[in-house]
Amino acid sequence: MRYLSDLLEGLAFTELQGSADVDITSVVFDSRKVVPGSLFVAVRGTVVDGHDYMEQAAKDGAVAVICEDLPGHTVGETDFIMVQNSAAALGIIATNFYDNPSQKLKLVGVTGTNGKTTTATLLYQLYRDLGYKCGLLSTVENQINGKIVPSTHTTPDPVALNELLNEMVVQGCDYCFMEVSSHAVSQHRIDGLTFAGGIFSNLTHDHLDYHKTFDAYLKAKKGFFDMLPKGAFALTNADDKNGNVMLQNTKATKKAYGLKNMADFKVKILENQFGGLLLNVDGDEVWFKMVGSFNAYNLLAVYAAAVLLGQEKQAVLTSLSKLSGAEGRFDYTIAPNKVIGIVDYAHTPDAVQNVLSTVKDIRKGTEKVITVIGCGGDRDKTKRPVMAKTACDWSDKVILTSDNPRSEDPTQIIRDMEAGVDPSNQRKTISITDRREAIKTAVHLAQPGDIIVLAGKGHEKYQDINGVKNHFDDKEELLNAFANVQM
Ligand SMILES: CC(=O)N[C@H]1[C@@H](OP(=O)(O)OP(=O)(O)OC[C@H]2O[C@@H](n3ccc(=O)[nH]c3=O)[C@H](O)[C@@H]2O)O[C@H](CO)[C@@H](O)[C@@H]1O[C@H](C)C(=O)N[C@@H](C)C(=O)N[C@H](CCC(=O)O)C(=O)O
Ligand SMILES: Nc1ncnc2c1ncn2[C@@H]1O[C@H](COP(=O)(O)OP(=O)(O)OP(=O)(O)O)[C@@H](O)[C@H]1O
Ligand SMILES: N[C@H](CCC[C@H](N)C(=O)O)C(=O)O
Ligand SMILES: [Mg+2]
Repeated sequence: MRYLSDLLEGLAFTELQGSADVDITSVVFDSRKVVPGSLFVAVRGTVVDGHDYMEQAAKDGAVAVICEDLPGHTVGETDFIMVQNSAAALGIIATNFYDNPSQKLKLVGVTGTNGKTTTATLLYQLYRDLGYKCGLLSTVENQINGKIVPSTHTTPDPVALNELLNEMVVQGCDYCFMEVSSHAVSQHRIDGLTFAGGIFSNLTHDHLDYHKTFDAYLKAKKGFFDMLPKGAFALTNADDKNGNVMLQNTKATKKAYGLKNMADFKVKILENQFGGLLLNVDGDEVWFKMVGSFNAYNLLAVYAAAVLLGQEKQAVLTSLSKLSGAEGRFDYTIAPNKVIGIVDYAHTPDAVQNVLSTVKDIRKGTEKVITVIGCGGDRDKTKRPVMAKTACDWSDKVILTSDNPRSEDPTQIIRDMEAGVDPSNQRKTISITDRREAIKTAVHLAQPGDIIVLAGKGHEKYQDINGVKNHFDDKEELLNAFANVQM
């Protein structure tokens, strides 16, 4: 229970209709979750406007409502507080409700198109290995010092986020490593949080359905660095075209990592094999279990962040060398007939190119690369033809299939992908809507030594069709298909 006027601390409001002299039992932004004593925050969404539910919320027992437009008349005893931006207000109120948990531990955020989960998970695993209690907020799962809390978003909503951070504080965590998605920045999910550091991985094509232009997508990511406080670190990728822009207006201490350009933290790739990476990190040669040059960036970002947080270099490298990162990222299996299967979460054109170019770089001879790939429904349509083209350019055979069609017709999504396949590549593609059949076909076509890449679903355990999440696991399907291969 919290006092309303305490929850309004730090919040600039333009008008108060009521006394703010009331106890609040919960903060909600969905009228359907209002219970007597709730504070309801009316947020304008992409589908509906939360303001349409203010009166219903008041009738259901909300004792106060935060809104951008007052209802114009009183509704029972309910207080109404007018703010400029209720999504931003929700962030601040949620941090106040949980007594500012982000100030009681060191919170580090990772943003960028690809590599957030990998980097945040490696940091979490590293700090646990170094003996710290810590938390993780990620696409795959949230963790409170080893206790798994299922995740619904890459970055949770402000109430869930602060509740999780508070639980981490209660459990004695010293650190929390979290992913910061562009949706989260633009929807103000992270407003009110105090970060000890921010990491930028890269910026490539994704989410243009939501942000509309690449520039707006860039500005959303940059918004995270703009809000970092003085005293925090802002660590950027010196090799990314937009690496410097990200830090342009930050108050935090600017640092950079990279393989090619001038940077504070440098890495050189000495070996890149299916077994792992041999890297020269700031002068030290170390083997890592992670595969692919893109993981050299992730490992370097993790190393740099740990050093900036005050860890000793050798201890960090020793511990990092043992870690294998997040589930479903370049997950490698060999079948009894020596076909290689890789499950990976590549769901952007850049990630597809990275994973497939890595496979091409490290295969031994002329083994064929067979890629099974789909594109998500209700997501950026413009990436569909590009992902299909990239898959064709880097594979010997491509099976176009489904990946969470959501509310869309899966055959239409595949048609959108087919539009990107050059005439010269058409003979190497097949379209099979059913992902299970697509995986079986890939295994059937593969000869010993060939490499099958299942792209896009990684750790996911479902296929979302019309809002129903049917159980589906690429790794499980791959192992089943491998087990049925006739020797
Ligand atoms: C496009 C998007 O990001 N949508 C998020 C957004 O929903 P929305 O804007 O559509 O909400 P809405 O349905 O229009 O409703 C507006 C408001 O009215 C309220 N409402 C609605 C109905 C009602 O009866 N009463 C009521 O009060 C809603 O609770 C809401 O506050 O706000 C919701 C509450 O926080 C989120 O759950 C929802 O995430 C949806 C499920 C989603 O799929 N989001 C994805 C795209 C996403 O956020 N992904 C990123 C990762 C992307 C990446 O980098 O890979 C993530 O961080 O997970
Ligand atoms: N640093 C990187 N640069 C480019 N591609 C990467 C990088 N790290 C990982 N990838 C590729 O992107 C895929 C997704 O990686 P990861 O899950 O770490 O990214 P993410 O940013 O968390 O994605 P999401 O936006 O869905 O949360 C990986 O499976 C791999 O194919
Ligand atoms: N965070 C990403 C995940 C995409 C994963 C892919 N399997 C898909 O469903 O498109 C998104 O929500 O766009
Ligand atoms: Mg992620």
